[in-house]
Amino acid sequence: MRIAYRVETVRAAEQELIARLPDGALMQRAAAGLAAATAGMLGRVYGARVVVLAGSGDNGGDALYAGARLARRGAGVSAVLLAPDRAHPDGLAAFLRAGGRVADDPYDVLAAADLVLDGITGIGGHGGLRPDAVPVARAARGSNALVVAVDLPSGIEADSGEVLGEALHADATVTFGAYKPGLLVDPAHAYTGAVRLVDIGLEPHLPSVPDCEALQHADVAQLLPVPTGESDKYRRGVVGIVAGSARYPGAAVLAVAGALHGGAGAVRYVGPAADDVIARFPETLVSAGPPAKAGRVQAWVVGPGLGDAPGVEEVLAADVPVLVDADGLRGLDPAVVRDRAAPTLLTPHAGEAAALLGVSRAEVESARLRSVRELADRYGATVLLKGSTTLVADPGGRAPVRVNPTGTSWLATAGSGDVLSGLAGSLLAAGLTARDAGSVAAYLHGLSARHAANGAPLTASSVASSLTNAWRDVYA
Ligand SMILES: NC(=O)C1=CN([C@@H]2O[C@H](COP(=O)(O)OP(=O)(O)OC[C@H]3O[C@@H](n4cnc5c(N)ncnc54)[C@H](OP(=O)(O)O)[C@@H]3O)[C@@H](O)[C@H]2O)[C@@H](O)CC1
Ligand SMILES: [K+]
Repeated sequence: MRIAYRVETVRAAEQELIARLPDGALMQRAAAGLAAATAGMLGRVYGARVVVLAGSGDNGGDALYAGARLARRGAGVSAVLLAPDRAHPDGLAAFLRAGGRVADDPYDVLAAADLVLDGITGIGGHGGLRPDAVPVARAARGSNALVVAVDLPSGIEADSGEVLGEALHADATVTFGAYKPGLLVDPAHAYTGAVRLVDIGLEPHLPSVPDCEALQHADVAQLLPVPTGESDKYRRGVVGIVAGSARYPGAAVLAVAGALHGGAGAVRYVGPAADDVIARFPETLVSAGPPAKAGRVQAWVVGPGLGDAPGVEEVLAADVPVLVDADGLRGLDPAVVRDRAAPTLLTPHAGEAAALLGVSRAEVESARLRSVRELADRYGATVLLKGSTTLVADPGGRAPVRVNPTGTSWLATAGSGDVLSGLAGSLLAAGLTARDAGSVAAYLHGLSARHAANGAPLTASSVASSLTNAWRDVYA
């Protein structure tokens, strides 16, 4: 599990640790880790041309100390001071002692640089890059240098993952002590490049429950339902799918395809696309409806391709977990969802989330973390917000928000959401909690898309059929 903590928590842990260490020792740990990581990326330090962008805070201090270490190993290091009279005094002194120079012209040194260390702002920065930093950041990005963000790319919001102005696009980020939510969540995540965590001894001082977490293969392997010798199809769970319409029969087929790969023992389909479903997947149990007469299920999925057809409330009246997606989300009444005793999982994309929250799609996309938490609270339900970094939140901030790390932009294709809802519903039926079902489904779905795409456009059907490979991946 990759875990992230908000700034307030990181700072509190830092204070505890600093109190036990000699003056400046923590910053030296950070700088040493940063210098070692960047030396590794450079390959050859001796003779390399390095530019340190240093702002007025400790983030600039880290960058200057690391620049000093690289200068001592033979790199030619220049500093661009964004606030010359407020640069970190000890960091700057160490930098100059080591042979670093303050650049006369930032653009000259940036044009010739092999490596840029971005120490403009770290966890103390807010509101995007200030106007004087913008052209410098652009010149760094426009150069041929490898741009490494110190702690986080300057200009992003560490806690929310928002980008409130311009930010520096890094090739890699070296972060200290703990991940911050913005390093995992888009749009900020898109600025980080590969993220490396430097251990500065913070872990024992951090609380056990983080703010965000991202599953990894081993976590998913533990959560996946595996049949035992005692299992029969009913014990493994039956998932019911209420989807599709005369106009959108394909949504039913794709949701069933996802469900068949999710580990439930059987898939029941209820709706007008039964012939299409059976033609593709003869193993499906089909009926024309209504859902209440379809037979026992351990979880329902309702919504994909339903069009205007009613029936969502009927499904929500069942006392088993229900996943609501797509057309099922339209006009969904928070009171109905809140009154349910069994778990509910809502799976909107940004546009659907925007409609439920009464804001614009752009607002949801720019503040994904806030939006998913708000929706979960409003509906008293688990919410999976689809997108470039899919998020899964429980209501009441009870548990860390899960951030899916396996997404790929190829997934932005018609029908891929239908596959995801079937898959997540199947995991619900197999007994996973709504949060686990949503986040495990998103993880497998992303992995599967990588198999299916393999560098080229994919189809939703191929995502469904590649799910088998995704399962094998996480066990391998
Ligand atoms: N605590 C520790 O022991 C350790 C901390 N560590 C390091 O310290 C970093 C945090 O340092 P920090 O708290 O000094 O804040 P930091 O991110 O450098 O920037 C704040 C400064 O920038 C300014 N500013 C604000 N917004 C701005 C903007 N948009 N554009 C431009 N400037 C802006 C603001 O100044 P202002 O002009 O508002 O007075 C303020 O002075 C952390 O990320 C990590 O790298 C590690 O060494 C581990 C040990
Ligand atoms: K930075």
